Amino acid sequence: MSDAIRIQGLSKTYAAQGPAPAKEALKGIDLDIPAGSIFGLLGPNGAGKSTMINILAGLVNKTAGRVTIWGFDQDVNPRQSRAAIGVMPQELNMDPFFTPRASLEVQAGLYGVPKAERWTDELLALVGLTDQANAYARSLSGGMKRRLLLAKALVHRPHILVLDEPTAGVDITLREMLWKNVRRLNEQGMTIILTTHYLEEAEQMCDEIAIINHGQVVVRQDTQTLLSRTDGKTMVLDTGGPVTLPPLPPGARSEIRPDGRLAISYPPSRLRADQILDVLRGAGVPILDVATEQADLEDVFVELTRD
Ligand SMILES: Nc1ncnc2c1ncn2[C@@H]1O[C@H](COP(=O)(O)OP(=O)(O)OP(=O)(O)O)[C@@H](O)[C@H]1O
Repeated sequence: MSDAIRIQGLSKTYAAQGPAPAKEALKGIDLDIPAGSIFGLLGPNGAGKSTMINILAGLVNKTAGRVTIWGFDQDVNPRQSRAAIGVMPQELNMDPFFTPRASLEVQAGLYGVPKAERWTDELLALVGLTDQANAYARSLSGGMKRRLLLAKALVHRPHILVLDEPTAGVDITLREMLWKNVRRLNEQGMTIILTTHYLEEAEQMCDEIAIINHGQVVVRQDTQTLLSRTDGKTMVLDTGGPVTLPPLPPGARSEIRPDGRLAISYPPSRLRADQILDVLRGAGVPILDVATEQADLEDVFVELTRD
């Protein structure tokens, strides 16, 4: 198995509703997600990420295209393809009267997991809810509810785990705990697909990233290659106070940071740091300290999704 998911020519148009016109949310997406990877699906609001995840999860019907999950064509083998994937949704939708243990048992029942194959206690321990196993869901904190959603996504031991904005509005302790769990599951062979607004998180966690915009894949690359795409570096200088700048070499741009430091951005493929420093020194600009900043995923993202 090389691809956990294959998506070919996937389109989705939501029908017009009253005064709202029809909306083409996905416009012929082709995307392969390798088995065993942690794959980031990024895009601005409204790009079509949730639509795509909901189609993978079997919650939204596609308009056209082919989706193969763990080797099973969604249209030919809907049951097997659904069994291969677990989704941790964005919204905290849960029955307030179920305890975490009951929720997991009900979910396992929905997936037809036989009693002998259930791993409810292990799951509760995995997400740190052993002590709350028999508490009503309505008494759980927001963070505990999220952890329960993760456990629910795992009841049927899926090969692929989809996390839709798992850390939105989540505190740092829970975020770290979630990532520790996700990494461990990945090390055990689970393919992870993740959408997040925290680009730093995607940069740290994901082996490969696809960025979608307006229902199309604008780039799909391994994270390191993606990061090296942006030909941008920034030199940040402490000049000890306001200075008059000489004309900089072509390609370099200057800006004063709120802390008073001088930031000069430049394309390292065309300009070397010492060329800029020479110009500054030649004009008598004092340089008390220098730091350099590499472009990060945020820069790449902004560049690729700029309209
Ligand atoms: N049920 C629906 N009916 C009509 N239009 C919809 C529906 N769901 C989503 N859309 C539209 O489809 C487009 C893609 O939405 P989608 O929720 O997939 O984007 P997204 O990338 O997940 O955004 P976000 O990060 O804000 O969740 C948007 O323009 C949205 O308004």
